Amino acid sequence: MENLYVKDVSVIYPGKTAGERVHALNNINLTINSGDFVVALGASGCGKTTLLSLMAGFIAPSKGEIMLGDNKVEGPGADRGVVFQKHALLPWLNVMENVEFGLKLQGVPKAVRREQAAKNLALVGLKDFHDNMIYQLSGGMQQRVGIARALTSNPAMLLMDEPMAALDALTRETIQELLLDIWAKSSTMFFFITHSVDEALFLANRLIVMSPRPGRITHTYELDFNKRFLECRDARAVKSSPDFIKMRETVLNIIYGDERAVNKELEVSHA
Ligand SMILES: Nc1ncnc2c1ncn2[C@@H]1O[C@H](COP(=O)(O)OP(=O)(O)OP(=O)(O)O)[C@@H](O)[C@H]1O
Repeated sequence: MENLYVKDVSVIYPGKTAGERVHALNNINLTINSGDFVVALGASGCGKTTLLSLMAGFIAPSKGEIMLGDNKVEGPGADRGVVFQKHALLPWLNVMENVEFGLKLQGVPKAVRREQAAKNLALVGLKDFHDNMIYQLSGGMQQRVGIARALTSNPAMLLMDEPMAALDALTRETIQELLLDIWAKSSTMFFFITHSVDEALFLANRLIVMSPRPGRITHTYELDFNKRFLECRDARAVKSSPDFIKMRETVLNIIYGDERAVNKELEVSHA
């Protein structure tokens, strides 16, 4: 399996006024190894979505490069599956048709793509829902379809931008556990964005904390709460352990500090 390398990457967007430039990312270096579950956290505007969009190939860096193994990322590809907050499912297709859609576009024969899609629908707990239309499913089930669809082209990497933000707390926890089960069974690289510190600590084996203006990685933590959950299957126990709570305080202090700094800057610029 290949690693993903973000090498000296900067992204500069044009600002709102002529000549203004937004340094969304500044000199980012990050290696994601096969089997990593990397989670990005950080105050609003620190460049998380920009970083994911680069890996997905939706945008190009202003400087630096992204490599997947020996290949430069120059656009979207089936080797990177993306799951969005709004799952972007196709409402006129049923569950099976949504999940096999990417393989169909690649010209994969029907029997092969159906088998692959059915395997992933079983993995996300939807083996009895192949024929349902999307509107017949709850939000959590729709997000499971989104995950099955992203997995179906057997990507080297799964990119997720706040995939649980619209879900209720209980569904969110169930899908967190599902993602760890999928992660444990595969060597797929995960890159996951969230605003929830608890979710980040629970899922990541590597947590990157980013700061805005310019967007950069300021802290990296190696964590094992996800492995602890996979061993004991008791998420509550993991999330209430003293070192989880201590880590949450550490990370919250960093993010709140950044948010206060940004708000202060905004107050000054509007004064
Ligand atoms: N297409 C664009 N054009 C101009 N500026 C942009 C564009 N996309 C993002 N930005 C700016 O770049 C910076 C980083 O944005 P980005 O969406 O990557 O941050 P984020 O950490 O994902 O934010 P959030 O947590 O609020 O989703 C922000 O200042 C944002 O306003």
